[in-house]
Amino acid sequence: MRGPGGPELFQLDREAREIAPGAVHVPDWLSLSEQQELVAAARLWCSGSARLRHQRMPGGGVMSVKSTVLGQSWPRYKVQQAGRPEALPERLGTLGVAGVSRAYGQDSPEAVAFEPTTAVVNFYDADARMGMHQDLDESGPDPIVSISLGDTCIFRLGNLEHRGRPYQDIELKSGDLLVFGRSSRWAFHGVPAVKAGTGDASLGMRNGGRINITVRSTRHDRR
Ligand SMILES: O=C(O)CCC(=O)C(=O)O
Ligand SMILES: [Fe+2]
Repeated sequence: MRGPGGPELFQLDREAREIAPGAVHVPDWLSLSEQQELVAAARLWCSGSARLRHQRMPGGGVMSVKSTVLGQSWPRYKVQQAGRPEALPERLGTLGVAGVSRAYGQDSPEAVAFEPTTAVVNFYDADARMGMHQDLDESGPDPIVSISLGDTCIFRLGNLEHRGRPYQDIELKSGDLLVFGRSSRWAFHGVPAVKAGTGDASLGMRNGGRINITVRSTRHDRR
């Protein structure tokens, strides 16, 4: 497809930019070796009682994405992951703070205040999708720090009101950072597609797929 909406639209600009107020996309934030380390570490973190599972949604459906939570959890996960270790891997805490600093500046109030407690790890095979939703598990105002590994996806960032338009689609590639906080903290968002086979073979994801890690703080409103 050529013209607006065609694949070339996504190739033009891989500069860091604020895609919406408070939503900052930093392409190629992690080096290939950092990505490789993170893929290997994620394999260990997501084992045993923290293994990736198709989670059941409140409405009773089952997600096509497999996911797990590391660190402090929420009630919906406690049921499904009894016995899971409570500690957030230190590396993810560090990356979370570094991500907020990269997005908003090291001296920004968000970076200074961010104390990550939790990471959600999602795994998408070629057919997995994530529907439009808001991240309401935390009361905020801390931002969500998202790291992508493996296959490229289309990430849809919508509006604050509902799942529909207006929204924009961006590509998230392996090593990309996306921080959404401030005025975009409660924006609807989702992943309508994964581009199978686009991940670098040296990442060690033999069967392909996409890993997304979001680093979060579950602390309640402090400000
Ligand atoms: O996979 C992504 O990029 C988004 C994941 C997400 O929205 C979530 O886990 O709440
Ligand atoms: Fe989300």
